[in-house]
Amino acid sequence: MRILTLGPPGTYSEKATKKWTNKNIKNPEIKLKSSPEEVINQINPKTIGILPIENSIQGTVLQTIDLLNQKNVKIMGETIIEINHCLIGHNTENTEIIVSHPQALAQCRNYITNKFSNAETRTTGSTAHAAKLTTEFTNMAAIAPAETAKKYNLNILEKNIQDVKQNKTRFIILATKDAEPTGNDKTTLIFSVKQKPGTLYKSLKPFAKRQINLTKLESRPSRKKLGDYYFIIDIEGHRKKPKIKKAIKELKKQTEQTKILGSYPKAKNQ
Ligand SMILES: O=C(O)C(=O)Cc1ccccc1
Repeated sequence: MRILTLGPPGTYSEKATKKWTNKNIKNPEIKLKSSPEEVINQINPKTIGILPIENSIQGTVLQTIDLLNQKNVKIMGETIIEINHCLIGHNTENTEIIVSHPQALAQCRNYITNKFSNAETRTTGSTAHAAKLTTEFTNMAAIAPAETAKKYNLNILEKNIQDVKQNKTRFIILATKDAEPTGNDKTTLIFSVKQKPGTLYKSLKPFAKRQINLTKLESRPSRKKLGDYYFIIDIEGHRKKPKIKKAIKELKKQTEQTKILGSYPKAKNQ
């Protein structure tokens, strides 16, 4: 099985991919791509993709959510990893530019403001990409995983620099098909409703009245017109279970469009 995720070597995505494949795939062939679009566009029956979806400090990774709405892929799993950001580079005194993935910069905003008030920040496609770039400029430092410093021959200037020490990111496993029931599953759905009083309330009622737990609710602009949204929800349970099936059927009566993104086993370390 071929597994695609965000590269170059040393990203958090690569870490999450190794963690998930070790448990789930025999002989994985991991390929590192330069963007989430590239990952999602190359998914086929023999190729799966792994992308970050949600962070405990910054919330939803909007880029991934928007891609899920546009592309025809299913979620077949999830995995959660701890995120411990480090500042890596040449030396602290000369650091004038700090580079990283936008999520990493956002998770370390207070640290940057307090310790490097005069530094310029720039975004890169990934944390490892930032590390790679840093090798070329002595006045640059990157925010990246600790092990990535070694990989690119850089020094660890400071460890654990995220603004909230307990920092986790959830990644989703994308494929052409979702997963079979295990007894401890989740289902992700995307839907849009007409702008009328009570439509969101009525859409969620089928789950509430069956005691189906909602673990996530997110709204995103439809990109069609201002004030027009679609919603993404995660519920506990598998779409093949009668209770969930009935609730989704009722949801569909309230919505303009409903897409089941998939059912998959719940990650353990929530
Ligand atoms: O840039 C990376 O290393 C990624 O895999 C994306 C990311 C960035 C920050 C936290 C979690 C994932």
